[in-house]
Amino acid sequence: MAAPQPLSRFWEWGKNIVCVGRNYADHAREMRSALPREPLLFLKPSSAYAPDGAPALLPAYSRELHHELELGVVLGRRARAVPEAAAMDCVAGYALCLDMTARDVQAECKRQGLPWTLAKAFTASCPVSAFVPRDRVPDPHRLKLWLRVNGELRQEGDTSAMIFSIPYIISYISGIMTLEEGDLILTGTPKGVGPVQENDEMEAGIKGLVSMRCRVERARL
Ligand SMILES: CC(=O)CC(=O)C(=O)O
Ligand SMILES: [Mg+2]
Repeated sequence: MAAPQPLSRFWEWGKNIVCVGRNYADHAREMRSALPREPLLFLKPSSAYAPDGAPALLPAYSRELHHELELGVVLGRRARAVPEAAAMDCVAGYALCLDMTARDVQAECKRQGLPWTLAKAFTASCPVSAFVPRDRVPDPHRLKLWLRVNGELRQEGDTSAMIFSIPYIISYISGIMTLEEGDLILTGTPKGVGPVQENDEMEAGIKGLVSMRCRVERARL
């Protein structure tokens, strides 16, 4: 029997990736979207993971791949209908994540009232940093996120600006679907999303905690 992977390599567990959209008012404004009354949720498959150093893949059917810089929350235990007050007990740690988005495809999905699967859930659409254990993060709502593309600062955000807090998000999601140890929640992007091209080098991090690198490559079928 294979030895279990440590949680610090959560991307090898092959678990759920649950994403929250429109969780920052400045990003909702730049997308001309209404503010959500409850977290907007979508999913990525485990094949979306691209650990630090692995490429992000530009899908063949898109001409406009965007970066979205996000804080990821890694679950350390099963969470089912967890009250908000107990939600942080379920957190094992954090990671810097990119919710890579085929923006042209997403726009078409929105126009047709279709789910965002093609725009969000393609292979290598979720680059992730190394795991940051929760004891290194006194307050996850006071983190500064940054992203550079080819050395140029492209996106910055402060997790204090989230509309829905991390305990609220965990409680909300766990009332809909059971979350498992090793699952990852992407908590939404602040403003500043934008396009990347084949061969661009992205570097992103959580100030003072972790950084990661990722090159954009075209997916080969
Ligand atoms: C408009 C979006 O793509 C929503 C999203 O993913 C976000 O982070 O906000
Ligand atoms: Mg996003």
